[in-house]
Amino acid sequence: MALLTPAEMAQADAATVERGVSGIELMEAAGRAVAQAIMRRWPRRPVLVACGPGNNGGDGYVVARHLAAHGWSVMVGALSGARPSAPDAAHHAALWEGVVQPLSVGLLDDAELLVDALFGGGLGRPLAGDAAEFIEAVRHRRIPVCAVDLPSGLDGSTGRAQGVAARADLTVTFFRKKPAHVLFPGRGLCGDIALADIGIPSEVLDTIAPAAFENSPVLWQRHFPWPSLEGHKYHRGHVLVVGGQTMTGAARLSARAAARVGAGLVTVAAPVFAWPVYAAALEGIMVTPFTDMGSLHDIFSDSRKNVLVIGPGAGVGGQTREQVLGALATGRRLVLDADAITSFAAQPQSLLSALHHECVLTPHEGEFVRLFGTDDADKLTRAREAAQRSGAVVVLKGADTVIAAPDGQAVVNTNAPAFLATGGTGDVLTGLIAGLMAQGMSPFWAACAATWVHAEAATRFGPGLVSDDLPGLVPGVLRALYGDAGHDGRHTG
Ligand SMILES: NC(=O)C1=CN([C@@H]2O[C@H](COP(=O)(O)OP(=O)(O)OC[C@H]3O[C@@H](n4cnc5c(N)ncnc54)[C@H](OP(=O)(O)O)[C@@H]3O)[C@@H](O)[C@H]2O)[C@H](O)CC1
Ligand SMILES: [K+]
Repeated sequence: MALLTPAEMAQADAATVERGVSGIELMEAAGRAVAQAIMRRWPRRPVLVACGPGNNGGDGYVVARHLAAHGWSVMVGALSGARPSAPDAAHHAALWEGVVQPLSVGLLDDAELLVDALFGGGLGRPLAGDAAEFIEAVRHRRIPVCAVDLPSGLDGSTGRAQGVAARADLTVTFFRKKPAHVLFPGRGLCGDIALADIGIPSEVLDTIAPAAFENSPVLWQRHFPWPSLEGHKYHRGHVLVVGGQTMTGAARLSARAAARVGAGLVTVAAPVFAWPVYAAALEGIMVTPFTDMGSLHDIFSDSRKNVLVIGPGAGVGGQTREQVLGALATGRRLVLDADAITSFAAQPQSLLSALHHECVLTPHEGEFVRLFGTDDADKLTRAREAAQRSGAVVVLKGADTVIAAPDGQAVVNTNAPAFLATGGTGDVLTGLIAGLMAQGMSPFWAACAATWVHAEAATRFGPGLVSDDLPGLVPGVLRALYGDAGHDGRHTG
């Protein structure tokens, strides 16, 4: 599903109003959806609705009215005692027949649930004064919080808190999620996220043309390279993983992952004296020894090896740089990870100028900074800028991995479990990406699909996961995708 910035959300809102659905109706639908989500989650209890000066506050008055109509004991506290001035919010504030008190920390004493309707998409600066004091007080209490649209203090576009921000148990947002609902720390502050349809037609997206999406098989299922009966192994490509001299496990994990995700052939190019180690460990995966850059070039020169992988266990230094630049010179599809990225920390431009659009970089935060430097922009912006600057697909890994393409398209992955934070899982991801690219998937969609499959496999395993487990878990995930795509004759409706 698309991710909309607050500004794009306002466009969606305006486009809907143009189609004849009034802002007042949208606000009614939004507030009603929040009230319904609250009644589904919590038994009836005294609730305080904290209303801000704008339309977020307007939603709050609707929530208050619906909860009261269902017999809830509702208090409304208005920030600085101000009634909203915007027409839609003012309309709904007038429909609230109950008392409106000036918002104060003391009102929390009689509440067992807080509805945070202070600020949402219109947050323009860090919370200050009464608002900051109130949110600080809420954070120090154990009162459950339901946030309207966004926890107050959270910047909807970046997922970062401007100063203090509320922490919610449940956040109800409307029409489409915002980047703050999928990027940390915002995602962590939202608690559970409920997405409500408030009557905005999806056609409005045609004119907004969003460029950021939450990762899901829906995005790339149609591009997935399922094998065809008349095809044969050469149709499914050939991944070449350049092995390291000492850390031989990394390249083996990548190679196994590439094979498991369906690459027709996989070869590890092994430094000659480490060759026995690789050869002894790999059966279905070929191992070709090389003695120097010349003999590695010979291996690269076989164009049937349509995707090259450098980085896993490669070691940091001049030899890795030489291998990377040699691989780039072939113009072949390339996945660069870990040491292949770090090796260019002292001369990033020599890598950036050699990259092409058939390359994928898979840095974690540290490797990213070594190559692209650091700035205080949010993760989505940084990944996009890096992709644009390098001309390659950039997979900026983390619990909220961002996959960005040079043209600005970006996907945020949200199914990664905490179990993935263990050594070697990056090597597996590199192999999955290469394996899908070898079968013809574009670098961008291959990176999106691989990231999702990688996380789904880890989720299926759960606690105790080690990276060695991952390649063997891939077939189970593929089977489910295959079924969902209706390939196994099961009608998915
Ligand atoms: N767009 C939609 O489809 C819908 C949106 N809904 C709800 O509307 C809010 C967005 O409402 P908006 O009025 O744009 O903004 P907020 O209510 O979040 O903020 C209100 C005003 O507060 C001022 N402001 C901003 N930051 C601060 C701050 N740190 N301290 C004090 N005041 C602040 C700002 O005005 P200024 O002129 O002072 O800058 C804001 O305008 C959205 O989140 C939804 O909940 C609809 O109900 C549903 C459809
Ligand atoms: K809010």
